[in-house]
Amino acid sequence: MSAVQVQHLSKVYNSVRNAGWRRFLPSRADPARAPFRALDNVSFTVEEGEFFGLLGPNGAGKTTLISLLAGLSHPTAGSASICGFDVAAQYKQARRSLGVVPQELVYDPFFTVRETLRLQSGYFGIHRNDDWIDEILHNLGLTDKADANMRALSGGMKRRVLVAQALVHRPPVIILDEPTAGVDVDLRRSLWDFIVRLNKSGHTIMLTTHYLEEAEALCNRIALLKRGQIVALDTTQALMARVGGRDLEEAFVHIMHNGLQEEIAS
Ligand SMILES: Nc1ncnc2c1ncn2[C@@H]1O[C@H](COP(=O)(O)OP(=O)(O)OP(=O)(O)O)[C@@H](O)[C@H]1O
Repeated sequence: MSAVQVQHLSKVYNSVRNAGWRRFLPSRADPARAPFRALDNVSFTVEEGEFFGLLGPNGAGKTTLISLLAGLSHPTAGSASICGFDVAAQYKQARRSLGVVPQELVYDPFFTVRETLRLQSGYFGIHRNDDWIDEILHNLGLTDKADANMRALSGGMKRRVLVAQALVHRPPVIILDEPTAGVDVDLRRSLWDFIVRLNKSGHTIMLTTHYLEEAEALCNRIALLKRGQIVALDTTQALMARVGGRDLEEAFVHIMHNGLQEEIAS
């Protein structure tokens, strides 16, 4: 069974800029009011145990896709499943199978790190989870922060807690939306060591990042998104070879500007 399956997924936003005084303008006078297609007929499959990269420039639709997979938003068309569970019709099972590390630093300032992780465990109906919480804290270098208040942590530390939160219910599939944005070299290394270990122990990982050297080192397969469409999907090595690039960054720039001549592999 596939870890993630996305079939003909589209998402059209009715522009948020419709709000306020703009709503009184006729739509032809204000192009910002036109509906916006953030994802356009996207299909792909991630197999169990893969380390899969979802890359693309700002605004390509990566976070939109992740929100749909996490059931935080609804598709305009198409469907998606996690470990065979439809993200809409079988939301609970799909959500239980998935851990998401969000891009934005969202946290409750009133709780300590341990309380935050206990609370998150409770959302999944898991009680007495402290052994696993301790293991996660240890692996993320957070043991000595367990009783610190969330608001007293640095940005990088808060990001570690977001990673810990995504793991409390031991999900088989983990999605990381730019997890290393704004974190120091030490955390990067320890975070990737931990994620690679999780992957080797059977977890499926889906990663978005703008650090292409990280994606090149970690991902076995990569999908490139541009303006809501998949413009390339292949193994990391094949993507680089197909454009004769020395590294993924060169391949990325080439594909984004010139496209691929051949058909997209699936
Ligand atoms: N709620 C919303 N309402 C209207 N438009 C939105 C909404 N959320 C995202 N968009 C638009 O959809 C497009 C895709 O956004 P998304 O956040 O998915 O991109 P991204 O690939 O994650 O970008 P980044 O790399 O900057 O995080 C952007 O043009 C964005 O402005």
